[in-house]
Amino acid sequence: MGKGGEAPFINKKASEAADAAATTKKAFTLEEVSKHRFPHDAWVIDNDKVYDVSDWYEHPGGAVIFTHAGDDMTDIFAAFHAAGSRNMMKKFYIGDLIKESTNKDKRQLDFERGYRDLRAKLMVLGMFRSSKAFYVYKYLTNIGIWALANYLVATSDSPVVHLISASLIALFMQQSGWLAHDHLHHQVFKNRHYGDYGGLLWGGVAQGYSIQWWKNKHNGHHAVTNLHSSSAAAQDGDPDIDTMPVLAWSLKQAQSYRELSADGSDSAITKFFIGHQAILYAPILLLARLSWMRESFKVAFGLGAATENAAEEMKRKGLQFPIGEKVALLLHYTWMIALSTGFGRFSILHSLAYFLFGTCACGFLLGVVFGLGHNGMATYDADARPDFWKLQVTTTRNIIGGHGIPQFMVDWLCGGLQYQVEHHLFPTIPRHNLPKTHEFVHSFCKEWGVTYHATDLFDGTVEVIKHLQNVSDQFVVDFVMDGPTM
Ligand code: HEM
Repeated sequence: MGKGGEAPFINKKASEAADAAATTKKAFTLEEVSKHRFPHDAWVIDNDKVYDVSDWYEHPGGAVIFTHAGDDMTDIFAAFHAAGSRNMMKKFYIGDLIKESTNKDKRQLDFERGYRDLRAKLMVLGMFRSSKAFYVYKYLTNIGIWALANYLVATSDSPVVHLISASLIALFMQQSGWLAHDHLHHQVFKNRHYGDYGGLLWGGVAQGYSIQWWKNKHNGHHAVTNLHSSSAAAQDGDPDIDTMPVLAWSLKQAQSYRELSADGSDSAITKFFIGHQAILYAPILLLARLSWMRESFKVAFGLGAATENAAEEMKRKGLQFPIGEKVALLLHYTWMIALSTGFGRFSILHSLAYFLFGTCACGFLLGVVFGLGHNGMATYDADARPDFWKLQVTTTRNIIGGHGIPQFMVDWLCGGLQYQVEHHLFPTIPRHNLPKTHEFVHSFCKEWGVTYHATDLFDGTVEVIKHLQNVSDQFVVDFVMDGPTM
């Protein structure tokens, strides 16, 4: 067993408990299963079988497993895992689900069978196989951008040329982000170790991100897209919309910090940020990469983790690549400092300006694409999430060419995430196969009456900002009405 492939070891307590339960096999209702929704008491359902994964922080995919505690994981399991992972499940098996207890009608059962059949069809059609030529082309063009940016700084003393170089660095890091994304979703290589090494190169060295930090956050986002946690203790919310107190994606979320104050009121910070979030959105995106760098550094050097669950996972099983993560970040910062200082020639102010321009522009370019993917689309309470297909399609927006921006530019800029819907349904399909996959997904949604949304970069951004304004307006009206009477 090895890193990134199979589990290094199984949690003894959970495994023993599961073994004991398996000898007295039982049948459970959905209601019974749903009571086991916490990391220390976590049951999951796969294809009508029930598994006890309580406390299994050693799961190779990490604490993301607990996003589905007390729930059906059939489709998210299929979305994330290599075929062999299923063999490991039997150790956790404790009984069967009483199918009737789910109260699903025939149409729902046919719908679920339909999208599972579609997945099998896409496999047969070879959609999950990557084109190595495509990735060689992406590697080479990205290295070309990197080389040009370095060359410009090394050979010119013109501030205008340095600005062009910093813009190229922003593009290089943004494109590296998409390459890391492809590798860490195991789109490029069947062998998951190679995917992880690709992630260390493009995510760690080129981008300055910790791949463990990224996996925790991003896989969690895929598992529970646009869901608000059901409670502070449950681990069933989307980390990507956990943006309070600076941005809120629903009125409920805007008000969620009230429980943190003794008198249930909104803090001045919350009032300021949420009250002005439509205007603050762009400046916040500019700063996003600084926050991601900080979180990555903390994870790679054992200085903290983003969530309680991630911290517990770190304590129990440590980093997947304890040396690789550190070496990758050290290489990134050594190169970034050398370049930003003009290889020793720039003044401190000039160096800072170069670094901040590249960093902020990269964060903005990544953040705009993330925002377009999901922000302003449906959000759900974790307790009331729909089935996997409807959750992914209704919370997600595709981007197409328009307003003078041609499709090929959208494709290049968004790195595959212009087909965000298809990517969320099938995260291991390589990006070059997503246009074909889109045809199948779109007609399946049409057949079953599932709303499918695609818009261009301009209209999509307007939608996101209007949504923020809408939440902001509701929030302001609400706190003015709830405020102290004079
Ligand atoms: C009994 C239940 C489960 C078992 C036995 C299991 C087992 C495994 C194994 C063996 C791997 C490593 C090989 C591979 O990548 O396919 C893995 C990885 C992974 N699992 Fe699970 N898993 C379970 C449930 C889940 C659930 C419910 C989720 C998500 C909600 C999940 C998310 C992931 C992810 C994202 C990875 C890939 C991590 C990476 O790329 O390093 N797993 N799991």
